[in-house]
Amino acid sequence: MNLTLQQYGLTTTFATQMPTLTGVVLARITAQHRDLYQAVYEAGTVTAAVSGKLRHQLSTSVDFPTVGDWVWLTNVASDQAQIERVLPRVSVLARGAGNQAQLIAANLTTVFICMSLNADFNLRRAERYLTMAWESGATPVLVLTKADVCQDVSQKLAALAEVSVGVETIVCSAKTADGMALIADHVQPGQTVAFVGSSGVGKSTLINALVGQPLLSTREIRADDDKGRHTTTSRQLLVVPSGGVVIDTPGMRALQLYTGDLAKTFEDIASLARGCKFNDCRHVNEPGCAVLAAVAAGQLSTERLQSYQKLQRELSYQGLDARQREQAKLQRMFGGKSAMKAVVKASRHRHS
Ligand SMILES: Nc1nc2c(ncn2[C@@H]2O[C@H](COP(=O)(O)OP(=O)(O)OP(=O)(O)O)[C@@H](O)[C@H]2O)c(=O)[nH]1
Ligand SMILES: [Zn+2]
Repeated sequence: MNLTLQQYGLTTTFATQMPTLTGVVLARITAQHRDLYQAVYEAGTVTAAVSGKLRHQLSTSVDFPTVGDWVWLTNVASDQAQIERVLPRVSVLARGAGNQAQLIAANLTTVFICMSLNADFNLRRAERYLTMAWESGATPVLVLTKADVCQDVSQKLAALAEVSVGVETIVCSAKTADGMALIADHVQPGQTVAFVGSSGVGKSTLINALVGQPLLSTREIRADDDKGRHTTTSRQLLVVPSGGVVIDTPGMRALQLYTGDLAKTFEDIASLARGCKFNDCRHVNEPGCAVLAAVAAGQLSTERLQSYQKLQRELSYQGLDARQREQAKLQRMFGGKSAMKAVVKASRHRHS
């Protein structure tokens, strides 16, 4: 049975960019294995690779196709179709990988930030994922999984609410089916939802429940690898029978940010900072710092301020090129340019 492109989440934004040349078709990327992609078009599924011509035009890793992208394909009748164009994205989710961006998925309506209510629950992790998700252009939703094994749900919800103002939070359990209807509300025809979060929080289990069949193997039934367990290793776009599209992503160990919108995730700090005496206040030891005053008054937790400053350092570091990064590192180590110069000079003497 062939599914229509509508079932794969086609919206008018992309439907109006249907190619008119013969031999060129509109398709959506459903999976990626190194340089090879899997794509769906109106007549079926094909393996595809970026055409030589397109490769020359693409300058950075973020320009290359990723799961969820809408593309133009040629040669769909052959073993390997060619990706000739990647249509401009309405949203794109990316993480940092070394000093590069690694794309996770494109053209999402919603990002489900999955966090389990037991071992994985961590406010600092939530802030990190929220920062990545806000940056994508899609709407983040916090999905708290495994409610069946949590004794203090309301306590955790209250703590999370303080760091996620304006973000919808869903408490669910795949075991009891609690919250599944709220999840399904976000997976409607024309919508694309990516599931992100640490390994083992239950992303594949939720997706299987939505899709209505065990399309993705979850932990118990996966073949064992060396470490005695096996988890999702690649991203995959799947159609939900009742409408909508979901993208499963491999569990992330430590999420490194590439770019991010801290003002949104830390709106409380951003708004406090407007009351600081200095415009460029770092909220470290400056006089007249409204942020530090809020910490002292117990209105803002030290942990949250530290988390903000940590992410800020990480992001400003990512925005630099390799040479600048080296300099920034030295500057941090030696506390400023003059100190650094003295060190460099001293080391030159030593080597001469
Ligand atoms: N108690 C409980 N266990 C759950 C629930 N959902 C998932 N699990 C269990 O959690 C384990 C991991 O679930 P997965 O769905 O494979 O987790 P995942 O997030 O897809 O993991 P990766 O593929 O590694 O990213 C499995 O043993 C599931 O049975 C739940 O709601 N309650
Ligand atoms: Zn300040």
